Amino acid sequence: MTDGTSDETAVLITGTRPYGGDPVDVLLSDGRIAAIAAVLARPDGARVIDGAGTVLLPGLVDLHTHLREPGREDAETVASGSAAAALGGYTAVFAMPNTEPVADTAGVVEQVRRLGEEAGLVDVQPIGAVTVGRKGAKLAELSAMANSAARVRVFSDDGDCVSDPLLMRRALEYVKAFDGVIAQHAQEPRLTEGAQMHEGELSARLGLTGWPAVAEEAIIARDCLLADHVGSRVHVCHLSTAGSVDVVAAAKARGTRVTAEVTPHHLVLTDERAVGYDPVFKVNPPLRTDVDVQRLRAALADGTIDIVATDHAPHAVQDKECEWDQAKPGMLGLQTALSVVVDTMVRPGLLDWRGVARVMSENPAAIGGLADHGRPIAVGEPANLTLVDPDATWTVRGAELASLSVNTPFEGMELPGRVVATFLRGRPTVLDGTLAAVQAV
Ligand SMILES: NC(=O)N[C@@H](CC(=O)O)C(=O)O
Ligand SMILES: [Zn+2]
Ligand SMILES: [Zn+2]
Repeated sequence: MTDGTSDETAVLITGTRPYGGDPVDVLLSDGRIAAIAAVLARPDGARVIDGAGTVLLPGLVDLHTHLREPGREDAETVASGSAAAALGGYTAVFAMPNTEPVADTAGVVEQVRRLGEEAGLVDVQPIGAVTVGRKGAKLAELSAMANSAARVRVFSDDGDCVSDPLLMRRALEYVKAFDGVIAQHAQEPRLTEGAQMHEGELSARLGLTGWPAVAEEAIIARDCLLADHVGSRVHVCHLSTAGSVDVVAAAKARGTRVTAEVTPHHLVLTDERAVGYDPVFKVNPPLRTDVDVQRLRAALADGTIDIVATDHAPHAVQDKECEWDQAKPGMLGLQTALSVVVDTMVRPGLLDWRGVARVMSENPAAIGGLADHGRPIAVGEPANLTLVDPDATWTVRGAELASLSVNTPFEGMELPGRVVATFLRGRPTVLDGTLAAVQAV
């Protein structure tokens, strides 16, 4: 503040490196970035955070999160998932609609948005279902959700594929009016009946029904053609195979409006994890081969894959600690995503911090239409930011994560990169790597 009064909302971060560049001081005030300079004086009343050795990034944005509320508050709530997100460096998450009831009406998406505001840790942006009850038979009221207070722009039947090509075509046409996007869970249902893991040598050896790569690739190819035909936007959820990379690359080359995401777990884990029949490694789409993993990393580096999205999928203990074929698919992701990206992309030199900001903040915000996230680190911009210690390492313990569920596939693993602080509109949600007390606004 320039009038000499004390500014209790101000935060001065000293010596941090925006995008991993040269160290600067950054002043946050009134929800925005107020100043950036080599050295800044501390305004009266400002909190000072020693940022020496840290990298400053725009707050991360997750386009694919399962918060489980309403309906499965035993596995996760909007509040607990928001805490996990803030601790993971996120300032915004898109909540998938496969809740109970399904988020297929203005009422439910507004409820989810309101719960997010009450938790106050990240901006929770609801995703609306494409079809009524996610049953794949009849389009949901997309415009009612778009025009609601939740301003829905992303629609998905995630968990299930919109496999009917006519419904998919209509959905794509419908969302064009408000620049919406259909996020497709690409899984041809007939090719994956009873599927338990990646179809390959290993599934045959383990006696588990296979989920062939073509079941994903065929839907992506079809949806790219449909998006071309109607001139609309399609987004591919959790792309997992080398062949899918080829399909998306070819579509982008001819101008298709397609974007794609990869999850952290598909960047590092392979189908070999199924050997012990531990359902913590059961996920949709399944963990693939090392050839796929290497190809996904390269595609994320060269921009064929636009973003990293967590597909954070908490499940109650009884749904995971059971026989493999009875277990629900899905794994936690919000608190480990950045570290996995550091491990698989930054350390090997495939992506620099500028690139991390692009794939974990800027691109997801742009795809989902969030105006105040994924912004440049520049004076006047909203202060949605995360401060990362790139040199710290930590050991993942499911029981210590903020999620109500413990199904992390990274249990006991040492990972690089630690979120030190997260700021939502200038207010710290995380400080010293722990949740900051949330003040009622
Ligand atoms: N990824 C998963 O294995 N599970 C997700 C649904 C989904 O993303 O398809 C879930 O909701 O649990
Ligand atoms: Zn899915
Ligand atoms: Zn999902």
